[in-house]
Amino acid sequence: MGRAQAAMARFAARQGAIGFRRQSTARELPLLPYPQLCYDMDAFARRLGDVCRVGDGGAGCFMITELPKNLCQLHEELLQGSRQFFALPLAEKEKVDYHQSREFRGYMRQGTENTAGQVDWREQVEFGREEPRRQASDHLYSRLRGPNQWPSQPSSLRPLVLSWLEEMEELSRKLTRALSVSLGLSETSLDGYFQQPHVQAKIVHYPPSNGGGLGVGAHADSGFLTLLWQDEAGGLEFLDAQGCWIPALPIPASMVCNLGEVVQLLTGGVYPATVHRVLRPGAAGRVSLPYFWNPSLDVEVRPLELGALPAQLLGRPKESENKMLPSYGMNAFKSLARSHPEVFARHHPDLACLPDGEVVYKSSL
Ligand SMILES: O=C(O)CCC(=O)C(=O)O
Ligand SMILES: [Fe+2]
Repeated sequence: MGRAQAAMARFAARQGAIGFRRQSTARELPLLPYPQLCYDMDAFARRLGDVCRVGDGGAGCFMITELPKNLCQLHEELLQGSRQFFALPLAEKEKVDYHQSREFRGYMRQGTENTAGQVDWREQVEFGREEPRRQASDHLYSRLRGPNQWPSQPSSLRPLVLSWLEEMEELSRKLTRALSVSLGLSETSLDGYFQQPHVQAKIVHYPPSNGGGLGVGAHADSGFLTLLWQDEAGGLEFLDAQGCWIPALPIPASMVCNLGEVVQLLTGGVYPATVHRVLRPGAAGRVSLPYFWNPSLDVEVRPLELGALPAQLLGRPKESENKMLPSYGMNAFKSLARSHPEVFARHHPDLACLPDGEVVYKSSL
């Protein structure tokens, strides 16, 4: 039994009845301790580099373990608040329906979101940085900046989400510095990408099912890093360089971290965006809290000269199906327009989404 499985078995034994739907013989995710990130950045960065170089034995994703108590507590309270929200009647949840939001924020009921052309088995609320709405004359991607829709029940949700956004920003800035060091750059080399980070954060509920099928289909995230706290249900899996799915088994005081398309572009594919998917949960359902750490919308990603060979990757869409755009803002718009075609059509009728995902003015076609 590997470390992750052993930790999970201990956790399950402590919790009583929690069992695993599927025992997997696949590899486990690498474990990187948070205290090392704080107190020995160089050692953490060396390990991070090994983990991110997919194809050289790296998985492109990892668990940050031994997180501080206050952060674990905050996440557990947020899981609890999220469960309370998702248990409300649909009409209550739809008071913050995302169809009302030009910025693609708010509650998305089950059946409204697509990944790789398939409808996802989940409901969620999407949040971002709280900002005033921008003038129409600003750059196209500025349309993604604006206010959140805050659920009024439970009343704890708003302050919890705001604290979560703050804590995750601090952790993400530390991880960005470690990633920079792991690439042979100075610690602060990438700080300039994150002057006004375009964060996206979601509370997600995968309703109970009788198993089989996907909760969310295989995809890579469009941003820089994703940090995810999950409950005990499991089901999140990552694709390794051999085309095998590695389960991200839940481990106490730990969160999952994976790289997005911005890092892939920046490193010329040496650190690829990690493809992942979620299996439908069993009878207990699943709640997860993904936090997407993304650059400022106006960042143009300039690939670094690393002199290393990119990994040979399986299971990725062709460039003609998913163009990676150097403008982070346009890459973010691509991803939202594809996942939420109804909001795109309703609030952005002057725009079109091309087959490779690029968003353009209809008048330019
Ligand atoms: O809920 C999860 O475990 C994964 C969610 C995810 O991959 C996403 O929303 O991009
Ligand atoms: Fe994802």
